[in-house]
Amino acid sequence: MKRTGPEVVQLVTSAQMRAIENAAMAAGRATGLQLMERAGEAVAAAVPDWPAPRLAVVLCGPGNNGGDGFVVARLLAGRGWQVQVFALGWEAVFPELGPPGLVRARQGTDAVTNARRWRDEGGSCRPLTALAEVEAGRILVVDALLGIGQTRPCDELLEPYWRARARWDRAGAEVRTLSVDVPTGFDCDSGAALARRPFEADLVVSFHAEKPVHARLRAAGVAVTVADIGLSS
Ligand SMILES: NC(=O)C1=CN([C@@H]2O[C@H](COP(=O)(O)OP(=O)(O)OC[C@H]3O[C@@H](n4cnc5c(N)ncnc54)[C@H](OP(=O)(O)O)[C@@H]3O)[C@@H](O)[C@H]2O)[C@H](O)CC1
Ligand SMILES: [K+]
Repeated sequence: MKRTGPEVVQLVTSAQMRAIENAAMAAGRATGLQLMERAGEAVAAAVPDWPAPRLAVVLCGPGNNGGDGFVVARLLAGRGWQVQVFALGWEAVFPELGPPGLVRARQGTDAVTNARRWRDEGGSCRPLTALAEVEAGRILVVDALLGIGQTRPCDELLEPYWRARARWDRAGAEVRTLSVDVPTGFDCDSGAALARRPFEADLVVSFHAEKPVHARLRAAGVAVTVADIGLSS
């Protein structure tokens, strides 16, 4: 069920969201991996079928938001998109990213399962700084850097994207942006910015229920859609 209208919606906090997810998993209604796959499917379903050539630039962070990003990358590639993944903290799964940096994805998560699946199905990753190499053109940027787990300033994560975006815009590229769950650079419970320049999404695809940040984004004219990923009891 997608809610895109202004009707009164019940907002949930990140803590409530985690409790709902944990209750669903404890009740055996879904596994974390199934929830992540459904989240990725909901995001991919919101991506328009552009005419070729169409490039999806997927930005994957070190947490489960990044895990959703690896699912989206796999699904869009399966639909014939050119997909380029740029990741932070994934050196343990993608040696081509170079030696591990300060930020490292936690091992044993659903995100690691999907990162490995992307790799095992022939996918690769480049560091965020390699965004400078992406040719201007028709580009969909999928922001799966940080989701409801972000709590601290993240300008350094977004800087490579904003640098590349300025170059694409100067070259007249047609860029559309989609954020997974929450745009990177926002605290989902307070709606406060966690970056001087938070990610600017044309569309935000969230899951199960809106968080307080979504009401603020909607008020600012950002399109927000909420997908049902089977968490309702
Ligand atoms: N069942 C599931 O797992 C589902 C998850 N969904 C998706 O998961 C995210 C929430 O995932 P979570 O891992 O809790 O949080 P995030 O991915 O948002 O990121 C948190 C990690 O990022 C690190 N972090 C935070 N800020 C920074 C920063 N400025 N620089 C570098 N790294 C940062 C943070 O590190 P810590 O040091 O704070 O631990 C975390 O490692 C949710 O939004 C959904 O997209 C599915 O949608 C549903 C099922
Ligand atoms: K995000």
